[in-house]
This record gives sequence, C-alpha cells and structure tokens, in this order.
Amino acid sequence: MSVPREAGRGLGPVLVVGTGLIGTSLGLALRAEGVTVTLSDPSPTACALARDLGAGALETADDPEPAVVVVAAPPDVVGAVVAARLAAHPHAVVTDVASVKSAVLGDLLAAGVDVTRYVGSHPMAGRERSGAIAGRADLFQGRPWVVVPHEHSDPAAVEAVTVLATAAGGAPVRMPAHEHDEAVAAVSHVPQVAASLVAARLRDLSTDAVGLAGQGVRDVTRIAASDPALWTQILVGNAAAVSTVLGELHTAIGEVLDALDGLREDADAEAPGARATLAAMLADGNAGHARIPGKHGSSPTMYTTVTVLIPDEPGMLARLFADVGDEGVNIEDIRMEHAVGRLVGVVDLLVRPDAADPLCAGLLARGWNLTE
Ligand SMILES: NC(=O)C1=CN([C@@H]2O[C@H](COP(=O)(O)OP(=O)(O)OC[C@H]3O[C@@H](n4cnc5c(N)ncnc54)[C@H](O)[C@@H]3O)[C@@H](O)[C@H]2O)C=CC1
Ligand SMILES: O=C(O)C(=O)Cc1ccc(O)cc1
Repeated sequence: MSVPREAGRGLGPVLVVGTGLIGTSLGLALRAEGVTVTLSDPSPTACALARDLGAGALETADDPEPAVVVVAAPPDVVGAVVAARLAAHPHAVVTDVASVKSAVLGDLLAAGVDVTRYVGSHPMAGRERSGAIAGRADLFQGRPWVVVPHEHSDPAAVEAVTVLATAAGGAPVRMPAHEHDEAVAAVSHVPQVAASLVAARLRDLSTDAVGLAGQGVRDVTRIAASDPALWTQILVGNAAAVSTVLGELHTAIGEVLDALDGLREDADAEAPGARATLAAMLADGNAGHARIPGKHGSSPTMYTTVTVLIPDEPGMLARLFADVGDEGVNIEDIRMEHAVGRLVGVVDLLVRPDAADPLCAGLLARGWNLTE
C-alpha cells in the first residue's frame, strides 16, 4: 500500500478527528511542519476553536482524501470512530491516540472490521487540562510516542504512523498492545490513581493544615487535577493491567501499615523489623525513581537544585532567566512556589551538577538572593 506524501517530512494530508487537548496539539505541531491538517469534532465549538487556534482547517466534503486519519476522541468511542473512518476513507491509514490500546483493537476485531490500515498509537505526553484551549504545539516534543503494530497491520501503515509521530516531534517506540497496556498501567495509570488518592486525603483538611503544603505534595498530586471523565474511561479500558499493579501497591501499603501499627501499638516502640520495613520501602522508592529517564528520554540524570528567592514583581523571572543564560548555564527544569506570607517567590533551578557552583557564584555577584 502506498502512502501519499507531500511536505512536512513526507507526510500527506492529515485529518484529526476529535479536537480537544491532544487533537489540537497534534494539529498545531503538524501545521508548524507544513503538513496540511483538517479537523473534525462532533462539537462545532471545539472544532472551530481548534481552527481559530491554528490547528488546521475545518473538514469539508471537497477536501482531498487524507493520507492519515488520527482519532483523538475519548477512549470509549475510539473503536467506533476508527471503524467509521476506515470505511469513509478507503485509502487512508487510520490511527488513534487513546491511552489504552488492547481494548480499541479488540473492539475493532469483535466488530469484524478489516484492520489492515489501522495501527494504534499513544503519545506519552499530555496535560492535566482538557480541550482545545489547552493545546500546545510543543506538547509531543521529545516525548515517547508508542506505535502499536498488530498481526494484521500493513507495514506501510506502521511506517505512516511512525512518520506522523516523528513529524509531531515525538520519539516513536514500537510495542504490541498488551505490552503497552501493562507498561502504562505502571508508569501512567497507577500513578494517576495514587495521585488522586493522596490528593483526596487533603480535601477535608483545615485551611491552616493545607496551607503548610510544600513542593513535595505538589509534585505527588499534580496529576490529581486531571479530568475525571477521561480517566474513568482510561481505568475502565485498562482494568486488568491496572488492577495487577495496584494489587502490588496494595500489598506494599499493607506491609508499611503493619510496620506503623506495630510501632504505634508497642508501648516501647520496639516493634522488631518495623524500621527495616520502612527503610526498605524508602530505598526501593529511591531505586525506582532513579530508573525514570531524564528529559527527552535521555538516561537518568541527577540535577543539582539552585534555589533563588525572587521578589514577587513583574519581570523578575525573565531577569533571572536572562542572568542564568548570561552565565552560560542551561536550565534543565524549574519549579516555582510562593513563600507563604511573604512577597517573594521561591524558584528551584535544576542544572547539571558541574554548573551549580559557578552559577551560584555568578548569581550572588549579580545580587540574587540564594537559599538552601
Ligand atoms: N489528556 C492527556 O493527557 C492524554 C490523552 N490521550 C488520549 O487522547 C484522547 C483525547 O484526549 P484529550 O484530548 O485529553 O480529551 P479532550 O476532552 O480534551 O478532547 C476530546 C475531544 O473529542 C471530542 N469527541 C467526543 N466524542 C467524539 C466522537 N464520537 N468523535 C470524535 N470526537 C469526539 C470532544 O468533543 C473533544 O473535543 C483520549 O483517547 C485520551 O486517552 C493521550 C495522551 C495524553
Ligand atoms: O501529565 C503527565 O505527566 C502525563 O503523563 C500526561 C499523560 C496523560 C495520559 C496519557 O495517556 C499520557 C500522558
């Protein structure tokens, strides 16, 4: 099967079906590469908004046939939408970006659909906000984009989806559906459940207690702000794999609980073995955390944090970044929070370890206030 090609890294016209966060971000990324993008969404407002934001043109009956159709709809309708688009565009490759993969393929096979031109995919990039307005052209930049071949898929279709992922800025990774679903259960779906469960414990705290929140709880609960409707569908769609990983977490929590209960109940807090259980849990966490790849999929890197107190005034952050640039240092990541009751912001600059000392000296010389 030949895939029509034009500008934008050899990619022909792309039709994006579902113009929320992911569909709009994809349209923006592809448009920046010169790819022709058309947009479709059952919500006329969502579609027109994506168009207004620059993600592509509204789909019309006169459009040239798309080379690739990307279904970026909620997971529970993806199978039906893919089937409809395979029928409507008999020469196009059809992919989807749903966060679960076996369920979509299973739905298509159960419906007797010819899946030769269907190859699922999943960009491992997103935000805790939904809708076109949250779309960003650089969302997929350097992030893994899983391409999911299956036993019936045409190799040319697999290649077309790989080209699409690359054109959007992603780093394509090929993986069968079941392997993908097991992996994302551990790296995405259970973390979402854990973040939501931890954040739920804050709901009824007093204002004074929640006011003590620091960066740790913010880091652990960031994705608890995600869309409940979308995530219910994701968890339903990957129930088996999520249940396996969550079961392991449940067992580990049980062991920690037993250790803590032992310490609480033992009048002398002797509780033999309890301390070893807690230390092992924390050390295992260190080991797991160290396995997370660095920015853009590079090997894990431990950055050094340089913490700067900045006056809460317009332009201060821009001045700080400019000064760091003038010191010749690349900022690998940043974190920010406002100091409670003070008109300053606390900015953590994460830099390569060898750059930290010269940067501290340079910033101090430029009058910045550093803190531990
Ligand atoms: N939100 C995230 O961080 C990520 C989401 N995904 C996947 O991307 C897909 C879209 O998610 P978001 O963009 O976050 O959701 P969203 O809620 O921002 O957008 C979904 C869009 O799909 C449209 N839609 C609803 N029913 C439809 C149908 N039958 N046909 C076509 N469009 C329909 C909605 O009107 C809406 O504009 C989901 O399958 C999700 O699993 C993948 C990676 C990350
Ligand atoms: O916000 C984050 O850190 C994410 O990892 C977002 C995300 C959400 C859903 C996906 O299917 C993939 C990525």
